[in-house]
Amino acid sequence: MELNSKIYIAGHRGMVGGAIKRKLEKDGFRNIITRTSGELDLRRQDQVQDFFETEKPDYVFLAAAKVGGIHANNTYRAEFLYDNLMIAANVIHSAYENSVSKLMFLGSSCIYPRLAPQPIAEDSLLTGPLEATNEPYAIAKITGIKLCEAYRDQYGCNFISVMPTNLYGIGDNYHPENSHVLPALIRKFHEAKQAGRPTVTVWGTGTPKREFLYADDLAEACVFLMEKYDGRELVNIGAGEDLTIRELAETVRDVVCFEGDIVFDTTKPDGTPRKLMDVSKLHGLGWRHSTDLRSGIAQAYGDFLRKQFQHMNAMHQ
Ligand SMILES: NC(=O)c1ccc[n+]([C@@H]2O[C@H](COP(=O)([O-])OP(=O)(O)OC[C@H]3O[C@@H](n4cnc5c(N)ncnc54)[C@H](OP(=O)(O)O)[C@@H]3O)[C@@H](O)[C@H]2O)c1
Ligand SMILES: C[C@@H]1O[C@H](OP(=O)(O)OP(=O)(O)OC[C@H]2O[C@@H](n3cnc4c(=O)[nH]c(N)nc43)[C@H](O)[C@@H]2O)[C@@H](O)[C@H](O)[C@@H]1O
Repeated sequence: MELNSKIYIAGHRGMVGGAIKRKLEKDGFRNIITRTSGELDLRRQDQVQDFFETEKPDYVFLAAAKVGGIHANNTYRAEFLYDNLMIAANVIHSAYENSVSKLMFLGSSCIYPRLAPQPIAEDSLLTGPLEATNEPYAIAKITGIKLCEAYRDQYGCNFISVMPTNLYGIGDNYHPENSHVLPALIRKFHEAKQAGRPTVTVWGTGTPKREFLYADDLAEACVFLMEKYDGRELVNIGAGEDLTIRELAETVRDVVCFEGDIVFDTTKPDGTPRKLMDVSKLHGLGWRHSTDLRSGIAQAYGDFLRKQFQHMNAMHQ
C-alpha cells in the first residue's frame, strides 16, 4: 500500500474497523474512504456496485458484519446468516468487478469445527461439524473465505482471508444480552459494584476456554498482513494462549475492583469447549501481539467508563 492509495474500510464505526482506521491514520495513510451502514447498506447489491464504480478503491478491509456473542448468534440466526452472506458476496464480487488491487476478508475462529484439535491450525477448516450456537454465522463466514479463494483461482484476484480469535477493546459492544463475554463481564462487574450487589452471574459452567486479543493488536496484524501476505491460505490471528471463563471472570473482577462473589448460571449455553488458535503461521510471517490480557482489560474498562460519563453528560444537557 502507498500512503496515497485509496483504502476502503468497510465497518469503520465498529470495534475492528475503528482500530484499523486508527492504525492506518497513525501510519500516515491519507486516502481512507468510509461509509456508515445508513449511507451504504452492504446487503444491497445495487448500492455496493454503485459505490465501487464511483469510488474505485485500491484496497479493501472487509470488517463490516452482523456481530455478537453466543446469545445473539443463537437467537438472530436468520440475520447472522443472511446479512453476513450478502455483505461478503456483494463486497467481494464488486471488488472483483472494479479491479480492487487487494482485499482482506475478516472471518472468525468459529468457522472451525467445534471439536477441532487444539491449537486450531488453518487446515482444520471443513474437517468436522460446527458449533450449533453460531453455525449460521460460521457458514456465512466460510462462504466469504470460499469466495475469496474462488475469485483468486478463477480471476487471479489478490483476496486474502484472516481469522481473528475472540476480540475486545476500544469501541466494543456492551449490550447486556447481545455482547461477547468480555465486554459483558466488564459491564456486569461495574454495575454490581455501583449498586453494591453481593454477586455477579456468569453464563454457563465457567469451564469453556477462550483466547482474547486486543482489537488494536488485531488492527496492527491486519495492516501487517495486507502489506506482507499474498497467499491463498487463511491466516489465524490470535494471542496463542487461552484461559477458562471462570479465570476470565476473576480477572475482570480484579480489574473492576468488585469484591463480591461469582455465580454460574448453568442454564445458559457454554458453546464451543475450547478454541485456541494455532498462530505459528502468523508468528512465522513476523508478527506477534503485544498487549497482555490484564492491561488490555484495564484499557477497555477505561473506554467503558469514558462512554458512561459521556452518556450521563448527554442525559443532563
Ligand atoms: N468482535 C469479535 O470478537 C470478533 C472476533 C472475530 C472476528 N471478528 C470480525 O471482525 C469484524 C468486525 O467485528 P466488530 O467486532 O468490529 O463488529 P462491530 O463492532 O459490531 O462492527 C460491525 C460494523 O459493521 C457494520 N455493518 C453491519 N451491517 C452492515 C451493513 N448491512 N452495511 C454496512 N455496514 C454494516 C456496522 O456499521 P455501522 O456502525 O455504520 O452501522 C459496524 O460498524 C467482523 O467481520 C467480525 O466477524 C470479530
Ligand atoms: C468471536 C465470537 O464468538 C462467539 O462465540 P463465543 O466465544 O462462545 O461467544 P461469547 O458470547 O463471547 O461467550 C463465550 C463464553 O462466555 C460465556 N459467558 C459467560 N457469561 C457471559 C455473558 O454475560 N455474556 C456472554 N456473551 N457470554 C458469557 C458463554 O456462555 C461462553 O461459554 C460466537 O458466537 C461468534 O460467532 C463469534 O465467533
